[in-house]
Amino acid sequence: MTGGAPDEFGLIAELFAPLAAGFPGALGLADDAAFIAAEPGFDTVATMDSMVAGVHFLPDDPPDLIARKLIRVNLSDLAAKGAEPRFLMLSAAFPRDVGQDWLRAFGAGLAEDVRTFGIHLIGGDTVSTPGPLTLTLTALGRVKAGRGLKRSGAKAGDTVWVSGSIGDGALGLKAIRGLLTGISAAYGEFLSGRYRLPHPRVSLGPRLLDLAHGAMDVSDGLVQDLGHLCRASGLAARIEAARIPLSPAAAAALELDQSLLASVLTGGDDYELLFTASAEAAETLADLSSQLGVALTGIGRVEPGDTGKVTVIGADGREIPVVQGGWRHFGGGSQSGE
Ligand SMILES: Nc1ncnc2c1ncn2[C@@H]1O[C@H](COP(=O)(O)OP(=O)(O)O)[C@@H](O)[C@H]1O
Ligand SMILES: Cc1ncc(C[n+]2csc(CCOP(=O)(O)OP(=O)(O)O)c2C)c(N)n1
Ligand SMILES: [Mg+2]
Ligand SMILES: [Mg+2]
Ligand SMILES: [Mg+2]
Repeated sequence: MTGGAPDEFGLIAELFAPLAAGFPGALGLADDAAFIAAEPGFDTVATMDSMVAGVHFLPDDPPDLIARKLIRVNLSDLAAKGAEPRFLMLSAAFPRDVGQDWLRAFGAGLAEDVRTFGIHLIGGDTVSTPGPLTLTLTALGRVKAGRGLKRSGAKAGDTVWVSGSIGDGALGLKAIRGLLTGISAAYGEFLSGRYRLPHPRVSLGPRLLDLAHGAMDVSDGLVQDLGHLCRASGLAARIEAARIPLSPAAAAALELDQSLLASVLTGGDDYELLFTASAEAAETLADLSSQLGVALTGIGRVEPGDTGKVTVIGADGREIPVVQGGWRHFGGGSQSGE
């Protein structure tokens, strides 16, 4: 990338090729494809998520954080399968007028998280678009053959667990939009930080292989995603709103405005792990939680019933009606359940 407008091949050489340097099979990002040797005893776990400006992030979000969020939402899906992340493939559709400074900051963000997570960018595609910035990432990981976690593994009577805290991302987007008033500036920054930069539970996922029955990550909204897990397992679930783990910032926001519980239940952008485990696993999970420094909270139970139905019980013991449990790209009355 020299002088004026960035050139496609210069851009690949400057921004992307260094992120492939640690993996010879990527051929320096200078060939038609990459070679990955099959590893005996492991399954390759493959996932892909896209992010579109104005849909998944705000167009003026810092470019390094856009890059890192793109990596992290994908690593969240690998973690949900108990897989260890290894490789990324990036398809980037940049608006024609994207600037060099923007691109360099985007590349720096990619580099930072490639380093943080010990993974390699092994290929991709770079195109221009007349539309909004659109980024698609394929993430490849590995898990011991046949051992990967599935949404369909939940068993009746299992406890429903979530990692970390729920609702921060959705409340963070509200904070950025100026829709969250009354909380401290520090809390506002914490929440917007969680929206812009999720913390995928990459260390936790593989540790759940012997413990979790059904597992997925929460991206669309807790209620909708738990519904997916239940449907895949042929079960229903009952969760208690008061047990859903909240950060101090989210708790402060809800104290001021109880209606924000809807954002916690259905707002999405959490990128936490949601899994079920037998009651006997509780003690081991508590130990694992303190070992990893990641909160693990039991929020309810899966049980026989209307397949896929999630019932949320309020502090008063009554059911909290949830019309739409989470984000829908198409076909929802509104796009999220909030
Ligand atoms: N356009 C598509 N082509 C093929 N498979 C798709 C497509 N969109 C989604 N899927 C698959 O549908 C399933 C659910 O996708 P999604 O709801 O995006 O999962 P997640 O929320 O975990 O990212 C996944 O197995 C995904 O690979
Ligand atoms: C600017 C903006 N508006 C709204 C949202 C809320 N939002 C958009 S997509 C989405 C769900 C997650 O995205 P999706 O493409 O469904 O990822 P997946 O579930 O496939 O991992 C949420 C909560 C957001 N993140 N950013
Ligand atoms: Mg997806
Ligand atoms: Mg996903
Ligand atoms: Mg997922």
